[in-house]
Amino acid sequence: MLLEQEPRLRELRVFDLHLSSWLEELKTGPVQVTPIQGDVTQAHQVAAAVSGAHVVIHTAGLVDVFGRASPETIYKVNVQGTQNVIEACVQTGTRFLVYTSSMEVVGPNVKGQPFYRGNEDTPYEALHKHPYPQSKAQAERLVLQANGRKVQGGLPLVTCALRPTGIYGEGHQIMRDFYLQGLRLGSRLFRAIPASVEHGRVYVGNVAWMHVLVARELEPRAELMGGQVYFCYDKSPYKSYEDFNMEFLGPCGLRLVGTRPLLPYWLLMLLATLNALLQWLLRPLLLYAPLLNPYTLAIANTTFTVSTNKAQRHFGYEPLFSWEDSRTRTILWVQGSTQ
Ligand SMILES: NC(=O)c1ccc[n+]([C@@H]2O[C@H](COP(=O)([O-])OP(=O)(O)OC[C@H]3O[C@@H](n4cnc5c(N)ncnc54)[C@H](O)[C@@H]3O)[C@@H](O)[C@H]2O)c1
Ligand SMILES: CC(C)[C@@H](O)CC[C@@H](C)[C@H]1CC[C@H]2[C@@H]3[C@H](O)C=C4C[C@@H](O)CC[C@]4(C)[C@H]3CC[C@]12C
Repeated sequence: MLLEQEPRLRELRVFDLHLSSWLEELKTGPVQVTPIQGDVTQAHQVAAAVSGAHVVIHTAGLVDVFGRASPETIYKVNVQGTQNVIEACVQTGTRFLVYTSSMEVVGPNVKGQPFYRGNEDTPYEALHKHPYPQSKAQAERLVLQANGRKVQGGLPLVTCALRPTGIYGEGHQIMRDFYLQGLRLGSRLFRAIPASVEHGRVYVGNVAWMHVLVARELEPRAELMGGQVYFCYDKSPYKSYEDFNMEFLGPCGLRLVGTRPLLPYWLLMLLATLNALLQWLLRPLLLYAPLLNPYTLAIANTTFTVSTNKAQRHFGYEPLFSWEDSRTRTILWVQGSTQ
């Protein structure tokens, strides 16, 4: 999207632990595209990649709520890695840093309190026990605290954090997993979450667009935007996690069985807890990491939606993709993802 939407772009460096093969296809245009294979936990690699950059968009992260990685690894990547990016900007003189934070920095919290169509200023007790939201909250704090630090050359660092809600769209592996699970169950999925639980979702293209806009506007609007957080939002409808997924899985031939959860919450929590116990017991032998665990069940069962226009007010954000377009693109991706 940077290549399509940023006319002043001269070089795009992509620093990642795992470089995707499609990056090679981006090299055909006038802008220099420089893939750099590296680890954000290695400060020297980050500094080398950042050196000379005008803006850094730091979106690398270990997104794990399924117990695949240890809490230490999650911390190392998400917190230490972010600290490395900040120090690299300071040491090499890069003045503008955009960080991909997350709704989970706010909630749902450990008390399962709903966050109903809240905004960046809504009071909410952001208490977390899980390593992932804890790491995102710590990383976001580091980024915002770094705003105003003097970088090499004596000018101030300007930072900003974006908080996407549940991202959907092309490349959403969880959506693909649900689709494959439904196919295995005779083109059916069974409702586990009440339809009344609203979950915020945002299309990946609009998340990317907000990042491009912030990267562009952070310099001219440094006074206003520096040290700020912005929820990523668009016109995606407020629905339960499962009903929202059915917007895409329905047209792909699946149906959601049940107008209310087929199993009571206590039984689902028992099954989730058994999954967590099994994961612990099997860990020395193999990785067992199902979607259902006590944390994911609690998150799925807690309303968390945003209603805000701060990004529009501060830097003129309007979604680049309509709901209809986002939906069509996601359906096409799901349909193509199993071929
Ligand atoms: N998926 C969501 O619903 C969602 C919602 C809100 C925020 N986010 C945030 O968006 C960002 C991108 O997440 P995603 O959902 O696209 O997940 P993803 O796993 O697709 O992307 C994460 C990227 O980070 C890279 N990475 C991981 N460890 C690294 C390391 N040690 N060094 C360098 N690169 C490393 C991965 O290779 C991958 O390309 C993350 O910071 C995540 O916390 C995601
Ligand atoms: C097994 C059922 C109970 C099923 O409905 C569980 C769904 C569960 C896997 C997802 C429900 C909510 C998702 C999270 C939410 O969209 C926001 C997130 C923040 C982001 O930073 C990372 C991803 C995630 C934690 C996302 C993960 C999957 C869910 C927990």
